[in-house]
Amino acid sequence: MTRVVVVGDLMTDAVARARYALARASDTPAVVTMHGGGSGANISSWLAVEGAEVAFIGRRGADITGRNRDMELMGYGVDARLVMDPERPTGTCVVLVTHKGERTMLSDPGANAALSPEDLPRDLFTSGAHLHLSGYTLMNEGSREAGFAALDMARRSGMSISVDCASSAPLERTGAEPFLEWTNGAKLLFANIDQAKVLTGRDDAEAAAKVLTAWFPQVVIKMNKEGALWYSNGRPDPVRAAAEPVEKIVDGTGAGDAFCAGFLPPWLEGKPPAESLASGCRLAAKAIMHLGARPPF
Ligand SMILES: Nc1ncnc2c1ncn2[C@@H]1O[C@H](COP(=O)(O)OP(=O)(O)OP(=O)(O)O)[C@@H](O)[C@H]1O
Ligand SMILES: O=C(O)C(=O)C[C@H](O)[C@H](O)CO
Repeated sequence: MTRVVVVGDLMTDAVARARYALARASDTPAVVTMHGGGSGANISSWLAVEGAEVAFIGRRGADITGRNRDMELMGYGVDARLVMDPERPTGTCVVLVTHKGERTMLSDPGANAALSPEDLPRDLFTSGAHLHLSGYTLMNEGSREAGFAALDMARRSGMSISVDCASSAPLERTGAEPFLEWTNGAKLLFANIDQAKVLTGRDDAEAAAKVLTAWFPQVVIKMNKEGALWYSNGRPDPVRAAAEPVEKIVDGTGAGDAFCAGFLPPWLEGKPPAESLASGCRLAAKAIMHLGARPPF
């Protein structure tokens, strides 16, 4: 089994569910719950519960929430390599979920913004392992050098590399060109429709995927309730998978992270893309059906 090394963000998500539209929400009691979050840590947790061998490299505050997040990752079976930051708190994300399931996220990166090249344990970057880099690390100026170092060490060790765009707003600020240059050498890109549009200017997922294969040999576009598609350079058509039917959407937070974690293990085993896509959609549906971005314990 290929060991997956994830470099990315670790957060505590404060998920606040309002029973009414946000304009009225302050007048009524909301349901507020705390969960493990952060795209990189979420992917690692879903991978571990799927039975993959996974190490997560990230940075946390020297605080109680950071300690809880660390223990939680270990509970999932993740080899958590967290560096403690004496000056910054553990990252926190306030997730507001309206009565219609729409989300607004306010995030304080905290210690994530200071992830540095020295935080990367060299022993994890070995030939035969796979690096999954959360775009979050590249998008944040403070942690960018750590992202570059991870990519560099992985390339030099001959590891395969996948990159997730993470979020469209910071990607827009960074600009498509730098992002595409930095991630040169990655074999697989994950983007949602908004991120694919930022990178290519195309609204259509298939058209965007075709443009993106000029940079990445393989591209996966996550298309929300439309499922996902995979495209590889030189193929006439993309492979598509429908989303799994979900009876009741409880909280969409982390659906994209769960999708990546479902996709990667069969992909690393060289299974056909249709199988990897179906596995991604299966885990994403599981994530949507409960509160929080991590697998239920
Ligand atoms: N309403 C839905 N019903 C069933 N599956 C869904 C639904 N919404 C999303 N999914 C699943 O979740 C996957 C990822 O969702 P999406 O395309 O929104 O990615 P994302 O924007 O990265 O996710 P996130 O909400 O975590 O940021 C989709 O490919 C699909 O399989
Ligand atoms: O739902 C999303 O868009 C996420 O990516 C989830 C976040 O990564 C995370 O849990 C927020 O801290």
